[in-house]
Amino acid sequence: MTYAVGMYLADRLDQIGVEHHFAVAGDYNLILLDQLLSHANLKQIYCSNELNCSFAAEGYARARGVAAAVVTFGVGALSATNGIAGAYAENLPVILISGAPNSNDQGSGRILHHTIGKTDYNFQLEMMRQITCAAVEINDVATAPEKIDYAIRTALAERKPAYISIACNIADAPCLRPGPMTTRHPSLNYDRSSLAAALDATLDWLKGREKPVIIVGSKIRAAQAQKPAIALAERMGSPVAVMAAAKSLFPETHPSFRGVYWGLVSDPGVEELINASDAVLYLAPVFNDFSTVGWHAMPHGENVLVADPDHVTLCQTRYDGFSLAAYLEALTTRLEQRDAIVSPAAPRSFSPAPTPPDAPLTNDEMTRQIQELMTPETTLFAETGDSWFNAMRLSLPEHARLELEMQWGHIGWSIPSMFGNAIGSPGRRHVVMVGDGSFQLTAQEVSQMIRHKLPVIIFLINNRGYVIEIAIHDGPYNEIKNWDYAGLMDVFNAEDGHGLGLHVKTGAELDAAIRQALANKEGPTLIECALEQDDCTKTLREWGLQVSATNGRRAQLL
Ligand SMILES: C/C(NCc1cnc(C)nc1N)=C(/S)[C@H](O)COP(=O)(O)OP(=O)(O)O
Ligand SMILES: [Mg+2]
Repeated sequence: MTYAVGMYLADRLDQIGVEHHFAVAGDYNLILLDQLLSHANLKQIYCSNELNCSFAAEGYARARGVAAAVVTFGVGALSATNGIAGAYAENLPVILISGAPNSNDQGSGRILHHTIGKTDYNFQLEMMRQITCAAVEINDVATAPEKIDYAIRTALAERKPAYISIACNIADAPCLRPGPMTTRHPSLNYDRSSLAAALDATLDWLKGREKPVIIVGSKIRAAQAQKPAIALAERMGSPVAVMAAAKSLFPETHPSFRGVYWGLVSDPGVEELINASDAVLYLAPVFNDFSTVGWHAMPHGENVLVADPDHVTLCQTRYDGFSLAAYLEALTTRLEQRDAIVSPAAPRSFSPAPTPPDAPLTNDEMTRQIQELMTPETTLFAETGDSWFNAMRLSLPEHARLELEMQWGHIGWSIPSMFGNAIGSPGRRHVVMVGDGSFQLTAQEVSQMIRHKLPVIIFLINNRGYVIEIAIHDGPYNEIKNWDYAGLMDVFNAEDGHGLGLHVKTGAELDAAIRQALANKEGPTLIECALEQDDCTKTLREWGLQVSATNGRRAQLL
């Protein structure tokens, strides 16, 4: 087989550790898919649609650090844009690869299928430029290697998605071979004078401040600075809180850990701890309207230092040109060891007594039983909805992972993203909390979990509608058609599947269902938990009121 452009791409994916890529076939990408299939180290995983394909790749990137999705032109790629925009929002390097029209058609004035019916096919590239850090179109062999390398290296460096389209007649055209490529995060050639100034300013700022506290944000993972953050906390002896989207990105078993800081819906004692501090160090935060509870939990003033992935802001000065990891490591080295500041550990806010076994299932009882599933090997996905707030109530053992999509917040993300994550992290226990409304957007990917015999445990929370939206602003639009969610498993199984669907209405039924789920190693188990619509967390209600008020601000009349 001639060494072709498709093989060059395959070698690059192999070199950066993308063992599995996700795909949906289309006539523009079939030759390319053959090229990728011919690579001994690459495995091709098929999805039900391109939206789910892009989310599966996003979930794989959460497990492996980088991922790839292969789709067809127009109808495929545009469906994938939601998962790619989500990967951008969540700082995940996903390489979206689209088959494309024959290069001879470019500029031909011809109208092609899967386009919007204009003779200019650029609409796709223009759209992808808005949601990726690098977007390239390959219509010739000569520039193929440099474009592929540019897109991949930029995605790895910026921890953002990239886009590559390859004309269908170029994928198998002869091409030169690549040299080596590593996924090492190219450390910024940092600006030593800027870093030194940032360190001096920080040490000066810390002088005389008795109650420093560290708040870890969700970009700490993309910044690859989780270990330096732990080392700094230990050197400073200061208490540590995490922002909601960063839960599990700082070990909750660490003696410095105090809980989730989420404004008025923080863990008990945490908001008071932050408000009493005279030195708040935010590490890799994301401040948006949801994470600041309608801009109320928004840091400001001289007591706040914000260290972002590539710059530090302190006392009205911005220091940039170095990585967060470099800054934290250097700061830890320069600081004197401080004794651990003893502050009351946040009392575990959530430890309800078990409900009577035959009582109607409650949200608290369901969450209490899910807590018992949390082990160091557990990866829990919490979908947008009251699942966010239930997840915040859990105590996570060290190495347990909680995956959230709190910036993009696309309901339905959790099922396909979990599918990709489970493909990328075999050997872990995969658990999803997903609401009935979200599930209806991407349910098909449960059938791929069945196809690959993935023992994912799915808690399908059937509270009859969009409860988070009801908490923000109710109306008929929050009601949805009920499904027999557990019954879907028979549909998805067809003649050869081992998926298990269980309906539970009491604590005892849930307990039995979880035992069955743990025993089902041949496929996913969907446990449909029936809850009353008004049985949601108190924190969701409080948060919803604030978000509603923020959304409802009157227009500033000029
Ligand atoms: C409709 C919407 N958000 C708006 C929305 C609409 N469309 C997309 C793609 N993403 C979104 N976040 C949301 S959060 C629903 O309450 C989710 O309902 P469900 O999954 O059932 O969870 P809860 O009942 O716990 O809220
Ligand atoms: Mg619901």
